[in-house]
Amino acid sequence: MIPFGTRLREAMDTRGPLCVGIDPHASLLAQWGLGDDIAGLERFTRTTVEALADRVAVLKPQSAFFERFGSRGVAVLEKAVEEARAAGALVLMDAKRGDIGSTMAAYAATYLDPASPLFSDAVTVSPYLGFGSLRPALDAAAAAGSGVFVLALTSNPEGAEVQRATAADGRSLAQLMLDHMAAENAGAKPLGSVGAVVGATLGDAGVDLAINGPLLAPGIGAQGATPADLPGVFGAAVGNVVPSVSRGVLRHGPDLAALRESAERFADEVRAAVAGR
Ligand SMILES: O=c1ccn([C@@H]2O[C@H](COP(=O)(O)O)[C@@H](O)[C@H]2O)c(=O)[nH]1
Repeated sequence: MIPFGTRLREAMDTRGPLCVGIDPHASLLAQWGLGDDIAGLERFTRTTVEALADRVAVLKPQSAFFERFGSRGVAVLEKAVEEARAAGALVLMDAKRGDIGSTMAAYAATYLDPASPLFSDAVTVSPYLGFGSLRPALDAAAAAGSGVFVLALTSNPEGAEVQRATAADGRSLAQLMLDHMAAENAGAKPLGSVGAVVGATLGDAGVDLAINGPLLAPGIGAQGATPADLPGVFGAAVGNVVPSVSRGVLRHGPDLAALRESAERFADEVRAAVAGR
């Protein structure tokens, strides 16, 4: 089986690096003329997958917006994962799971076991119960050829009080986590399968981002960052960045062509920013 890092690099090279999030906010459902109900959720999700899964490298469903509808929402999510993957997009499940190792094993079984209905190409996890607590997910991902994206420096301003705090050896907690990721990815070519989440909103990230893995950069669009910010945040690592936009694209729906044009505009801006650095 081909490792996630290899599959992602190929997708970034052929489709461009953009990730579009599927975040069915109640306000977006209303803006699309849909009800804040299971039929609206289903229509919104199907439309987004139809518009984008055959062209963007990564689709990132935000699990919370599906879970809020209970089991029927999760069923919509399962179908979206299946259809997006069938159309050629890599699916990154944004679930941000984190727990003690024995419970982490159950999360790993949910998102990283090929037999699970929610099996995804990658999943987001939180390392702030200790990087070692992620071991079941890291091992399950490696076995399945999947990826894990670990929170390092999140795009929200509140994240800094935890992530910039100093660990016992003087490194920031974020740097400590990034160094663990680098160790997991050591020797992988062309790219490791353990990615970091680093917000595009941060200005200069101020950490060593040479983890030999992908760098998911949320915060573009509604949170105020733009593709032009990427070189300043990521410096020499910008070639490994997967810039992520949700509302910035989704607000153009439900028209398929408008969704596609918006994603294409962001992709063009990313290309220009990365080429011009
Ligand atoms: O640091 C992080 C980690 C994850 N996210 C998620 O990305 C999207 C952002 O949505 P926008 O509409 O583009 O603001 C959302 O699902 C977040 O939960 C993040 O924003 N920052």
